[in-house]
Formats: sequence, C-alpha cells, structure tokens
Amino acid sequence: MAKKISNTASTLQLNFEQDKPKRKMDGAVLYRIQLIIAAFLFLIGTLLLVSFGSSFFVGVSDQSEVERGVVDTIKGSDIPIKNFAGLLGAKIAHFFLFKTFGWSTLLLIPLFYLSALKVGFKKEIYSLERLSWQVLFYILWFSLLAGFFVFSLDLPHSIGGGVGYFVNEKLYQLLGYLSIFVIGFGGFVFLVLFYQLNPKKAVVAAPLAAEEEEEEEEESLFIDEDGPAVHVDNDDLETFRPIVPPVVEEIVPVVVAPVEIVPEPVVAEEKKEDDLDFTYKVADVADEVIEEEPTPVSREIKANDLVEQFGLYDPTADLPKYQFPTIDLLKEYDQKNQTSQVTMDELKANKEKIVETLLNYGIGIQKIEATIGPTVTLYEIVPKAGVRVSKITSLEDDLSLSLAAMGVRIIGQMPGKDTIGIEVANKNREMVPVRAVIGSEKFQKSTFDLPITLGKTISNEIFVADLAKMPHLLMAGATGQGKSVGLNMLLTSLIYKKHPATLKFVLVDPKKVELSLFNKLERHFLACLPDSAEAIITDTKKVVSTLNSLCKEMDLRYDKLKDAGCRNIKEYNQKFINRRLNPNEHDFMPYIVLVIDELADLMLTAGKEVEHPIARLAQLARAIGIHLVVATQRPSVNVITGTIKANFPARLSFKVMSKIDSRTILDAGGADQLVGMGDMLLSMGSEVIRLQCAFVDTPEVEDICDFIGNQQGYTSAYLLPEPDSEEMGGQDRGDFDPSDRDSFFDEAARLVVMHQQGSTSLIQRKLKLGYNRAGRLIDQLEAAGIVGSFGGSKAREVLVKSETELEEILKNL
Ligand SMILES: Nc1ncnc2c1ncn2[C@@H]1O[C@H](COP(=O)(O)OP(=O)(O)OP(=O)(O)O)[C@@H](O)[C@H]1O
Repeated sequence: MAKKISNTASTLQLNFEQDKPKRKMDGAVLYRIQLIIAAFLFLIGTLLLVSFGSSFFVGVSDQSEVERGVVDTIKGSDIPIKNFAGLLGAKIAHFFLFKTFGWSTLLLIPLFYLSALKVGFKKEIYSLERLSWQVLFYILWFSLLAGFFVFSLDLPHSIGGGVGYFVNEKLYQLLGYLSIFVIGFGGFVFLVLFYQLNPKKAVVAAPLAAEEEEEEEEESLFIDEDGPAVHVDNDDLETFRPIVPPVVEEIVPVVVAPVEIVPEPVVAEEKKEDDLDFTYKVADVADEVIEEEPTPVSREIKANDLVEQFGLYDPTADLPKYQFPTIDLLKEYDQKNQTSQVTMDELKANKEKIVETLLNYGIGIQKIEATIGPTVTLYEIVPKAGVRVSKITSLEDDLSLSLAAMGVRIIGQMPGKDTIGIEVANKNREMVPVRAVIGSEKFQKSTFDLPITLGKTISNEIFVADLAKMPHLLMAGATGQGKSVGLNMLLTSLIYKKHPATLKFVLVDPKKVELSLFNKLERHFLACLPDSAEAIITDTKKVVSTLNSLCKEMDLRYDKLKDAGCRNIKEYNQKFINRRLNPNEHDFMPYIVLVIDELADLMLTAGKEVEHPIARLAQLARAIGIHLVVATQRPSVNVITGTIKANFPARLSFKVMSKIDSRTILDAGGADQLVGMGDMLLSMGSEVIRLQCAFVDTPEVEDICDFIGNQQGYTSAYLLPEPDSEEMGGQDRGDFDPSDRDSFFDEAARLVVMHQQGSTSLIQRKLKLGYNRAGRLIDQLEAAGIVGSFGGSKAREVLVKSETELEEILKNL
C-alpha cells in the first residue's frame, strides 16, 4: 500500500516541475529585495556600533542635547554633538544605554550583522532564530543583573540602563538584597528551558527519536479499508516520507468517493487531469518539501546545532566507565636485569678481535666506536681510505669465527653515516621488560593511530611505530625464537593505548593455543562472524569465511566513505564525531587489526582461498582502517608467496633457520644470524633495523585480559558482516607475480576501470596493441583482481569500481 502512495509522490513532483520557471523569475526579484534588506540591516548594525562605541568616549556630554524636545532639536543648538553618529547616534545611545537596557544592548549589534548575512547571502553561522531569542533574553537579564549592582553599589547608570535600575529599585523595596536570587533564578530557568528542554531543538538534535515521532504521525494519516491507522514499515516510509501528511488528508475525500472501492484507498486516480484543486495543492506541498531538502549549508547548521546541544559524538560513551589497564599489571624486574651486562673487558676484547681479523685481510681501520644495546653491541668502524665496503661485508663468517660469538651481522654502510656497522651479540644479554617499554614516556605520549612498541633498538631506544602506517606486518621466525611473545607485545601495546570502541581484533589461531589468552577480551576488543561460538577463530573453514567477511566489511566501509565524501577512516570518523554524518546511515568505524598466527597451516590447507582475500585486504584495506599482522614459522615461498610478499612492505623476522628463509622474508640475509629470544630484524622499505623484543610473560597477558574482561563490556563481540556465498566461490585466480606484469598493465587497468568495461578489444583499440598482448593483459588484470573471470561473449565485470580504489591497488603492487 505504501508503495502506491510513493507513486503518488512522483505524480506530485511532476506537477511541481511544471511550476518551476515561474518561480525562477520570482527568485531574481526576491534576491534583489533580500540584498536591499541585508544592506539595511547592516546599516542599522553599524549605526548602533558607532552610536554605542562613541558614547563610551564622549560619555554624558551629549545628554543635555538629546534630552531637549524635538522642536528645540530641529531649531538647533550652539552646543556641538560629539557622538560620531551625530544627533541620531546620541539619541540612540541615550535611549538604549541610559533609558532602557544599558550595556547589554550591545548584543543587538551582532544580531543585526548576522541577520544581514543570512538575508543577503544565505549564510547562517549560528541559528538566527535561536540567537534572536538568546539576545532578547540576555539584554533583559543582563540589564536586571547589572541594574542590581548599579543600584547597590552606585555604579554608572548606563551599565544596567533605566529598566535595570527601575526594576531593581522595585525589587529592592519588595525583597531587599534577596532580589539578586530572583534575577539569578530567572537566568537559571532560561538556561534549563532553552538549552535542554526546547522541544524544537529536541527534534533537530535527536534525529532518531524525531523520526520515530514522525513515523507515528505518518502512520496515523493512512486510511485503511476500515478507517483506522495502518502500520507501514520503515522501508516504504522512506520513499514516501517527503510529501506525506497534507497530501493524504487531501486525497482521501477526492479519491475514495469516485472510485468507490473501499480496500484501495489512495492510488493513481489522483492523476486525473480535471482534478485541478487536488493537483494544485499537491504541488504546493511538494514545494515545501523540496525547499527543506538539506543543502550543504543547512546540513552544516544542523550539525552545529547538534554539536552545540549534545557536544561532539563520543564513541566511547557506550562504555563510559572503561578503565585502561594500568602499568601495575606489568611485572617489575630487578634493576640488575635492566642495566647493560657488557663489561669493559668484553668490549675491548671484541674491538681487538675485529681490528685484528680485518687486518689479516689487509683492511686497515681509522676509528672504531661501540654502542651497547640490550642484546648486541654495535661496533662502527671507519676503514682507511681505499677499502671497498663489499670487502668487509664478505667477511661476516670470518668475523663470527674469530669473535667466537653468535649473532655477528655486518650491516654495511650505516644509514646516513660514513661508518660500517658490525653487530656482535653480548655474552650476557639484557632482558627488556614489557613494563619498561609500555611505561616509557615515548610510548605513553605517542599519538599514532595504532601505536605499537615492540622493544628496544640497538642503541637502547624504545622503538615505537604506527601500525596504521606500516600498514600491514608480516612476521616470521623459527619455532621458539620469540614470535608468540612478539605477537603478544604487539597486541598488548595496542590494548594499552586504545579504547575498545576504537579498535577491534580479529584473531586467527590455527594452533589453537597461542592467542587463546585473549578470549576474555571478547566483549571489548574482539570481532567475529555472527554465528561464531568462539570469537577466536581456529577452524580453517571459518578462517576463509572470516577473511571474506572482512573483504565485505572493507567494501561496505568504502561505500560509506564514498557516500560521506571522505578519503580515509580518519576523516570519516572525524566527520562522524562532528555530527556531520547521519547516524541512520553511518557509524563510527573502529580500526580492525587482523592477526593470523601461523599462515603456513592455512596456506597448506586452503591455499588460494586464503591467499586471495589476504592479498586483497593488504592491497586495499589500509584506507578504511583494516590492518593485517600475519605470522609464520615457515617463511618458505609456498607460504609467503609473491602476491602476499608484494603487499606487505613491513616485515619482521625473528631468528630463522637458513639464509634462504631470511631472504624470503626480508629480501636480505641476517635473520639467520640472530640470537633468538626476541632478537629480531624489522624491514620497512629499504631499511632493516635490529630490535630486541620486550618480554611480556603469559601471566602478565592474563592479568591484563582479566583486568579488561572483568569490566562491563559490549553485549557481544563486534559483528562482522556475513560473507557473500558468491565471493567464496570466486577465489580461484591464476598466479600473479606483480613484478612480472606487462609494462602496459597500469594503463590497461586505468582504461578498464574508467570505462567500467573489461574487454580485450577495448585494450587492443585504445592502447594500439596486438590481440595476444591485450589478452595477456586482461588475464593479468583478472589475476590482480581488477576484472572478473571470463564470461563468454560478454565483457568481463570490472571489480574495481573507482579510480581511487585502483590507484591504491597499483600503488601496492
Ligand atoms: N623478547 C624476549 N625476551 C626474553 N625471552 C624471550 C623473548 N621472547 C621469547 N623469549 C623466550 O623464548 C621462549 C619462546 O618464545 P615464544 O613462545 O615466543 O616462541 P615462538 O617463536 O612463538 O615459538 P612457537 O612458534 O613454537 O610458538 C619464551 O618462552 C621465552 O622464554
């Protein structure tokens, strides 16, 4: 039934369209009139400003003049008027400042200026209606308040004006000095009523509540076959809402009678051409509705009103009592453990061995310097002139041998310096307690979106990074080398800095034990599929659907971003906080961090089914706040494939078993030379840095999770969308090695996305390529997830819908 009514809507709007040209002409005249009125209001504002302003300087010297009668004034006088706005200015100032309200009348000036702005230029910085009420009230109230002090303390009369003085005089006779309470009470009542209980504001401020009310109203206007109100569901109402109430009231008598069909009340018959009365009224109604359609300016005003009334949106308001975990939950170790264990003897001995070994190979050294880190000491050498750096770097094994130490790593030239770095493991290493890094000023004060601290650098600095910028992290390390501790550190640092409203974890743990500690965070920090019994995902099948669900969440978030006109999650959330987005269509978006502990198991059991969504998320999810942390024990090429590797610029390696593994994960050797127990190399772009992971013990993680889990949480974990079954099927794409792509790949991709047509002949024609090459290009585009699979005679579907999205993919390839 409601659908039929929406047909009515289109009819009505047609009538309205016919009226348009006439209104346009009227609009031009109206505009000129508005400009004139605006100029007039501006003039009055300026007159008041000058009159009041100059009366502050000239004081009462004009008083004798302004108090003369009109006739005398016209006749003129020998005493010169000093007010800059002449006699009129003097009279205005006298009337407002002395006779009536005193200084509070100054509030009229902004009112006139803002009115001029609104009438002339349709700019409303602040709701004019509200401002007018406020100005009226405050003029009177301040006059009374000031009058009280003028009366009691014998201050200059103009502060409160005649009204203020007179009323206070009377109040004083009645109540004595208690009169101040009456004035105060008046102000209080106004504040309460105006800022909290103004019914009109409530409608603007609480759109949800208002819409419910609206719906109730609308429902009561529908006439059923029996007469009473009919329930109409929300979806239908949405199409119908803009032109509702008066239309139906008008329709009922006109339409029902001639049709004589009781069960079909309000339908297409109103189109009848001879039904002039009806048509005319409808157009009027449509007119009103169209004018009410939100413009950017009116939306801005509405948002400002909402912010004024409710303050900024607070995403944490659902858990107002949430307490961040405290530093006390982290173990405090002996001071002894935290200071360097490297002795002077050890340093000297190592220095001599380095110099000696290099000399044996004919390499002279000018200078050598040591920096002691928690696990390794960095020796920086300046070789004598004429020594090739590669000669030194080739001596890694020989140095290891002569130093009889593990973990010797030659860095080569130190970034930004003229030295060559050699790292040598300390005999007694220093453990970095989690408390030292989480509690550090550097971490506590970091303002990153997703701050993580993993430990300390080689020069004992606390290492803090932004996962949001990384934007994803690939982790590898042989068993027992500190990977789980590293993951716990990462999660712990995020938990210490983020409120549950702003961050969710999707935890995938095929080994079933590593991440189970975090189960207690389910109703605070975890996200899962709607039908999951457990928030932490351990079953491979579930992993595939969770990854697809995340892809869907990503697409949904992109749609919302597009709708809101934002480029990334930060802008979007800021807009939401500023109440510039409709809460019925938008939500505050928490960051989502997907952690996969052990990719190898998944790749072996589900292969492309996991590889494809991981690659897709890694390529695209950064802008919408989904970040991936993927760990594996086996950094072999069938686990860390070209596609995965290409999309994870930040890679972290604990000790691995071979140089090949080190190359697979870092594209460089060195990870095989690490000394274990959290000794690690982090590669971000071209730079590789050595870090010592802080140690967070299982009981500490348990305490943190208990501390949070025992607090009031959300009713359930954050629910991810149900994945599309179609998406689950479309996984099987050929291998795609981005480094091997055709030189026309980017151009071809832009072409198909721009035309939204995935056809070989389009590429052939526009790029002037042969059929075979164009065919190869389209295959590569399919493998990269830009176009869909071959669909017979039809052009392939283009999966990437916007050029921005495409540029993001190309950037990550
Ligand atoms: N940062 C660290 N500082 C000190 N000791 C550490 C550190 N990281 C790990 N260890 C030591 O190494 C042990 C193994 O670490 P962890 O459980 O993290 O290894 P793993 O790589 O996850 O092993 P697996 O892959 O078999 O689970 C820890 O129990 C701890 O004793």
